Amino acid sequence: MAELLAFDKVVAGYGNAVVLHRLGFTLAEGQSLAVLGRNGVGKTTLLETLMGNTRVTQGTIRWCGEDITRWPAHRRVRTGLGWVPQEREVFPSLTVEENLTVVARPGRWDLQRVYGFFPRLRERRGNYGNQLSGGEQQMLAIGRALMTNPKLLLLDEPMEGLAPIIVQELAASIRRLCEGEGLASIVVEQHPVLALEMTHQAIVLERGTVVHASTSAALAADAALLDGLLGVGMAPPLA
Ligand SMILES: Nc1ncnc2c1ncn2[C@@H]1O[C@H](COP(=O)(O)OP(=O)(O)OP(=O)(O)O)[C@@H](O)[C@H]1O
Repeated sequence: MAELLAFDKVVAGYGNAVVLHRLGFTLAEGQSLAVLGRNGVGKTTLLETLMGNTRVTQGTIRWCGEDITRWPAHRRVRTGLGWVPQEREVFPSLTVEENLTVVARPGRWDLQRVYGFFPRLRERRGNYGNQLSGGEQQMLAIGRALMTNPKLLLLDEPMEGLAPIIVQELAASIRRLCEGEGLASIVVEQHPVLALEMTHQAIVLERGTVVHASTSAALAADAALLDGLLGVGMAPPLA
């Protein structure tokens, strides 16, 4: 599989504060990656660095075979990075449909296809952004990213603050995007079990660097490793 994205020994941060320390990983076309780690280890900073919003002092970022390390943020946005920010950033005074069409770029994802994927958005198409539930806002944030026809979808804690039933629905949608549609994605998540179910590959960060990389299935199957890396409670032994 062709390489889509590579971070090679990237050192990056904000001003003089270094957050990512020689961080490296690769992602192939059509693959999905879970980025896991405890609070404050640099998961969001990894996404911000890819988007060009941090100061990179060492290392290289390669995207579709090009070195984009020095590219400004506005140039990166146009090359197929579909950003779904943690705060969702739905436009509150625009309708669902306007939120979607205002960012549209030509490609296979258009309004009808997004509505087909998220029928709830079609039902709510005349509602304003600020009239939506948290789950609907998240669907809209993902729908909006899809309307830009990205090569890579970046999801920053998509399940945060959502009711369990909505979490399951969204997880299924994201899995369909990765598996069914073959859209590459990076999923930053606090819920490792969920994130591992949705993705092919996983990395775990500690203090801004990768301390574990494997398939998501392998990490999900190793409860002791998962617990050691992330402090996830292990299931009690069977009686
Ligand atoms: N804009 C910023 N300016 C300065 N420091 C920042 C900024 N954003 C984040 N940091 C710092 O960078 C470090 C990593 O934060 P980051 O948000 O990337 O971690 P995270 O793993 O995503 O954590 P969380 O799960 O809590 O969101 C933290 O120490 C944080 O305080």
